[in-house]
Amino acid sequence: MVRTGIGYDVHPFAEGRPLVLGGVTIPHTHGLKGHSDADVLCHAIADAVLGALGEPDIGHWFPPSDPSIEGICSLRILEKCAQIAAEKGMRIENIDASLIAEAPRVKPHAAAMKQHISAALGIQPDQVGVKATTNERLGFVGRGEGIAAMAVACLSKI
Ligand SMILES: Nc1ccn([C@@H]2O[C@H](COP(=O)(O)O)[C@@H](O)[C@H]2O)c(=O)n1
Ligand SMILES: C[C@@]1(CO)OP(=O)(O)OP(=O)(O)OC[C@H]1O
Repeated sequence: MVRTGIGYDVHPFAEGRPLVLGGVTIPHTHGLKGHSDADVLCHAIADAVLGALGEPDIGHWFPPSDPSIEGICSLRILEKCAQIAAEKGMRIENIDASLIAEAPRVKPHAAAMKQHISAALGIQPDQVGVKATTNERLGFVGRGEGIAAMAVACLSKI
C-alpha cells in the first residue's frame, strides 16, 4: 500500500530573527516569524507526512498555543512525524519539496538541507528533494514579504 500527502506553509519575514530553512541557518537580512523556529520548509514536509498517514496536521501535534514549544527546532517536529509513521507501520519512501522565495538563494544550501531533513526523518538524503523558485516578483512572495513552501510525501506499508 502506497500513500501520498501534501503540505503547504507560509511565514512572513521579521527583523531580528535567524532564517532557518530545512534545519539550516542561512545568513540573511531577515528571518521568519513564528512561534517555532518558523522553518517553513520543515513545516510543509511535516504536513505532507502527516497527511499521507491520515493524521491531523502539525498544529494538532504542536499547538501554536503551547508555550513549551516556543522556538522549537522544526527538525524535532520531523522526528515526531517519523515516529508516528513507524508506529503505524509505514516507511517514508521519498519527500519532494519546493521553497518559493525571492531571496535568499536556496540552491547553495540545498544539500545541507537534505542532510538535516533526511536525518530527522530517518531516511537517506537521496530520498529528499529540495528545490527553489522565485515568484517572479509577483504577490507577497514576490514583494519579499515572506517565504512559502510546498511538499509531497510518499509512504508505503512496511
Ligand atoms: N530563492 C531561490 C530561488 C531560485 N533559486 C534557483 O534559481 C533558479 C531559477 O529560479 P527562477 O525563479 O528564476 O525560475 C531555480 O531553479 C533555483 O535553482 C534559488 O536557488 N533560490
Ligand atoms: C509548529 C508550529 C507551532 O506553533 O509552528 P509555527 O511557528 O506557529 O508555524 P505555523 O506553520 O504557522 O504552524 C505550525 C505550528 O504548529
